[in-house]
Amino acid sequence: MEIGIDRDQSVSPKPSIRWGIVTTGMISQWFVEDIVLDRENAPVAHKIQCIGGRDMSRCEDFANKYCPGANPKLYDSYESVYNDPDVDVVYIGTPHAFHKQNMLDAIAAGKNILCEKAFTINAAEAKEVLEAAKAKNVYVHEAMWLRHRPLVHQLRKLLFDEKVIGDVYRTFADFALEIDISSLPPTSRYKDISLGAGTLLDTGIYSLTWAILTLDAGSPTNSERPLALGVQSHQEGIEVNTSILLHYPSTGRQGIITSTTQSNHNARPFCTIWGTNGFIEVEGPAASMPLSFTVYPKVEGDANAGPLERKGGKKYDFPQVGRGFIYEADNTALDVLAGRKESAIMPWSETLHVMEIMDSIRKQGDTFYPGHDEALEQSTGPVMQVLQRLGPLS
Ligand SMILES: NC(=O)C1=CN([C@@H]2O[C@H](COP(=O)(O)OP(=O)(O)OC[C@H]3O[C@@H](n4cnc5c(N)ncnc54)[C@H](OP(=O)(O)O)[C@@H]3O)[C@@H](O)[C@H]2O)C=CC1
Ligand SMILES: O=C1OC[C@@H](O)[C@H](O)[C@H]1O
Repeated sequence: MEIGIDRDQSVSPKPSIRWGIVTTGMISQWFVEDIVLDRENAPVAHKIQCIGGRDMSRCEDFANKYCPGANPKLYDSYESVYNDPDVDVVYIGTPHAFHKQNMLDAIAAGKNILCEKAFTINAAEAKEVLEAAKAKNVYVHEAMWLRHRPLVHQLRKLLFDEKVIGDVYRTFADFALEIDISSLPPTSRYKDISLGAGTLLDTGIYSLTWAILTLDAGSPTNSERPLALGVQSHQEGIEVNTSILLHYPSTGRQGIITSTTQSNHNARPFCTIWGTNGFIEVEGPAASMPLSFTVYPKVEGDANAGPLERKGGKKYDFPQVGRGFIYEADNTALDVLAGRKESAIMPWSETLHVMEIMDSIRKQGDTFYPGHDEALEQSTGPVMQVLQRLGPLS
C-alpha cells in the first residue's frame, strides 16, 4: 500500500500514516493514547498498524487498553515491526541506551523513525545513526515533543520577532522529579546505568532545551555553540543532580539550568526569561509540559529600599489536547508524507548540537555510561581545553 492513502476514505478523507510502535512501556502508552484521540481538525489520520514488544501478552494488554478499536498487528519482537511492509514510520520508546541499536536496525530495514529523547547516549552515537539514515535515505527525528508545542512557537515569536521583553539576557529552567533511587528495583531505567539512568539525559534535556529556545534566536537551523559549565552529583553511581551555566559568546546571554531526581519541588515557574524591558514566566506541571506563560513589564524601583511589586502581566494559555504528543506526531506524519528526511523543528544538526552540549556537561560532571562513553571518557574535556589554550599559569 502507498504511503498516505487512507484505507477508509469515506469516513476520513484526509492523509493517513501507519505507525509501528516499538515497546509497550510508559511513553509508548502516552504517545499512542494521544494519537488515536478523535480530533475534528487533525491534519492527518494516525493508524496504529502494529505494536512490537518483548512479550506478546503485554502487547495484547497494550492494544486493548490504549488503542481499542485500532486492531493493530501484534509482534513479540521489534524486528517484526521494522520488517512490516505496511508501516510508514516506527516510533521507538525504549530506554535511551537502546536507541542507537534500535534505530540502526529500523534504518537497515528502510524505515522512517521518530525516536524518543535522549536521541542516543552521546553525540558519537547520534552521528552514527544520522549517517546511516542519510545513506539509506530515510527520515529520522528525535521526539523532543516540547519543541512542537504551539506555546513554544508563540513564545519565540514574542521574544525574538516582537521583542516584547526587549533584549533577552537570561533564562532559568528547572526539571525536578523525585525518584528514590535506593528503593527502586535494579532493573528500573531510573536506576540501571546500562539503560542510561541519570537526570541530564532524561529531564535536564528539557531544561537545556528551554535555555536554547529562549537564548538562541538561531536555533534550530543556525544554533550558536554556547560555553557550558556543568556540575553533577551522584547517588549509587547514578547522576541525580545537574546544574549548568550556559554562556552565549555572541550576545552575552546566560542560562542557569538544573535537573534533579532528589525533589518533587519544581521551580515555580519552571522557566523564567528576563529581558531588558520585562520578563516571562512559563508554567505547567513540568518543563516537558508547559501550559501557559505570562509576560510582565520590567519591575521598576530601588530593590535596596524593600521588596518591589511586579505589575500585572499578560497571560497566554495553551490548553493541550491529550498530553500534548499530537503536535510532534502530526508534524512527523506530515514530514514523512511529504518525503522529507528531517524535521524542520528538530533537524539533525540540532539533535547533534544538544548531544554535544550534554557530552560536554557529562565530561565535566564525571558521568559516563559503560559500553558507550569510552571515547568521551578519554577525550580532553572542555575545561582542560581552555586551560591548555591559556598555557602555563604563572
Ligand atoms: N517524551 C516524554 O515525555 C517521555 C519520554 N520518555 C523517554 O522514553 C524512553 C522510555 O521511557 P519509559 O517509557 O518511561 O520507560 P519504560 O521503562 O516505561 O519503558 C521502556 C520499555 O522499553 C522496553 N525494553 C526493552 N529492553 C528493556 C530493558 N532491558 N529494560 C527495560 N525496558 C526495556 C520495554 O518494553 P517491551 O517489554 O514492550 O519491549 C519497556 O517497557 C526513554 O528514552 C525516555 O527518555 C519517557 C517518558 C516521557
Ligand atoms: O521525558 C520525560 O518526561 C517526564 C518524566 O517523568 C520522564 O522521566 C522523562 O523521561
